[in-house]
Amino acid sequence: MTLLEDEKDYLARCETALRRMLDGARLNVVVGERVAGDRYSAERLGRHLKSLAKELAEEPDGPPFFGRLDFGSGPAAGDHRAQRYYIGRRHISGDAGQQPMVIDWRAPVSRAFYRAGARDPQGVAVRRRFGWAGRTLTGFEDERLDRGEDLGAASRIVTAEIERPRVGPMRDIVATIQPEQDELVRAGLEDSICVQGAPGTGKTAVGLHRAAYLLYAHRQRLERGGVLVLGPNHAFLGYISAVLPALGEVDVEQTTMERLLAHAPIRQVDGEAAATVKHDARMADVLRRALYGRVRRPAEPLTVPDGSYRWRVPQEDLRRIVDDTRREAPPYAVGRERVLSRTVAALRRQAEARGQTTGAAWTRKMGRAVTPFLDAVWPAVRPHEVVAELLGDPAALARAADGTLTPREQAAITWARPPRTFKSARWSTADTVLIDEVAGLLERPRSYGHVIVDEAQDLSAMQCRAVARRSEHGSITVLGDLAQGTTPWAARDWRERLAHLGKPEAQVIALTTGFRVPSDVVALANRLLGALKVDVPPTRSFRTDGRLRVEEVSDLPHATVAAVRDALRHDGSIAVVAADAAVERLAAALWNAGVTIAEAGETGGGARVTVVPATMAKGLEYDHVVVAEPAEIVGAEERGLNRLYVVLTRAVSRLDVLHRRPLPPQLTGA
Ligand SMILES: Nc1ncnc2c1ncn2[C@@H]1O[C@H](COP(=O)(O)OP(=O)(O)OP(=O)(O)O)[C@@H](O)[C@H]1O
Repeated sequence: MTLLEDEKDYLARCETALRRMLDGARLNVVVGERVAGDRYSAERLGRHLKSLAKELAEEPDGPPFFGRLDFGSGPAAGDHRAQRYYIGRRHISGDAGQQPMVIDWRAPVSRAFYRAGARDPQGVAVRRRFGWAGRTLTGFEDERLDRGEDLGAASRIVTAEIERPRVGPMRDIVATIQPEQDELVRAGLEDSICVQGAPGTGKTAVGLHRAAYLLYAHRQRLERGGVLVLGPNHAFLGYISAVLPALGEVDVEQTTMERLLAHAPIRQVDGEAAATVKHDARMADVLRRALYGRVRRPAEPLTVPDGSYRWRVPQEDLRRIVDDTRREAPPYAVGRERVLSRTVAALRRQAEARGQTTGAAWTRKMGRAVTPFLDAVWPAVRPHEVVAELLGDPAALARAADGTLTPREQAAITWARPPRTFKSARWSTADTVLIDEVAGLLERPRSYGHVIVDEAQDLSAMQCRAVARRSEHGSITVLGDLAQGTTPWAARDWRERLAHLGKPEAQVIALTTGFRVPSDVVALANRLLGALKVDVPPTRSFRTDGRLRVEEVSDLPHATVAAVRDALRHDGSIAVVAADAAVERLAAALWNAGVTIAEAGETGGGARVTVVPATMAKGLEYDHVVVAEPAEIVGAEERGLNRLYVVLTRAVSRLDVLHRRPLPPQLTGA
């Protein structure tokens, strides 16, 4: 047998073993349901086995392994001396008593597959990478690390994988994770990290693989808290949705900021002035003052009738109770409970001194009797109520905001026509962030074990605080690029943003090798960097392929149709990206020319062409991108140049830039 035949033989054995695992898991579900002693354990066992069977059944059609490690026989190999391991997306068991057929890429021994090199072979003699066409094994490539051979970027298999045309949703990168990416993927659960990376350096990929890695390495701890992935919009979530299931992780919560903070339906859009104030960190102080402005110092003693007695708590004692509780600074709702129980305790001491029995019924009765006092000094409130009062009543806002917001800023967020009650308020997206802040003052929200935030440069200080509340007892991975900031409050500096995220100590690490965008396209986009006023390290592209075409045209819709027709001759996905206002016109032109168009973020369905509004392009990538009228994209918003930078960096293989108006001078260097 040739070496390749040997490997094919091993592949066939892996496939048999995988089928056996799946059958076993299915059988266990049936048996497990019958054998468990009681209903509780039947349910627990059943759930566990079902999720195992589900995971295996959802196993995508990917090949069972992508790499092999042959350890040497020297001392550097440690416990792995002279061992051979196949590395794949998931573990495949061997026969009873035998070592696994395939080791999970996240297992400790797999680390050497990603990190070993000629300079530091880590005990590995040979690293083998396999090439696949679907599930068919087509070849392999060896690096004899023990003889100083290390292909690095020259690996044919790695290069082919990175340059492969893109179709459909994002795919995993387990077979080709680069050493500097692996370091981030495998950072400890306690470590909060911030990855600053230029477009296409693999930030999103790293974040998703990190989620999968942490769930593997710290399954028990994370099962309690859970892992949350926050992305910028719905289309982006659709785009990344397949990665974690492909890695065997089906239980990670993936959502957007808007959905996480869906405290009310959004029925209003703020002007930029109002939104900017509402998203400012100073609003946290304003809201705190508005909430605690409701707490009053008791102004008189409390008298409570109890049968033939009347208990009396002196004003000073009541003040002490309220003052102590404020000093202890518990969440507001807990504070209210504390004032209640301390007041009832003061009554109890008097009752017991008179020989009364004070059981549960007595405590409830006293609780009811004390409620009017409690409502006066520490009233129950709903977060919506606090925010509505603040935005609807200039006097209330002034009380809470004087000295913090200028009169002009106060005016900017005051509702012109306040609703009759907070229930009929028309809330904006920024308002839900304020409501969340107040909700967080009332009660601490659930804290996740780990939170991954993508496109974090766009989060406002107040949104960062919402993330901080949800990761108070956990760690975070922050992914972003200061150069791609497009919101009015986008970060210009990571330190300040990390402080709002509650992790000021997080390490900021830069990724500087781009895997998406070909070098010519990177060079074009990089011309904008100087004008973006952020300090980010320059990037180099891993890719030497690709094509860039910049063309002045007289009829934009016509030229767009022609460019798309041309692009359709190649494989891969195609996007026309234009200023939001131009999208409909260009989509109509394509439609009239008989081109089938898919929804942005839609996967499957067969249509390869999407028309993407510039404001929705962030985080996405397409094999071929046609950018229509850069000047219009730049002119459409305050941070239009940053937007253009995002738009120009979506292309994997080919970029067409079509313009009728002159190109922005920052792009031509004129
Ligand atoms: N090690 C790798 N091997 C193969 N492909 C990779 C690797 N790293 C990144 N890629 C690919 O490069 C592309 C860009 O990655 P990703 O979207 O994660 O970058 P990003 O830094 O989040 O980009 P952006 O800032 O533009 O959103 C993706 O197609 C990803 O699969």
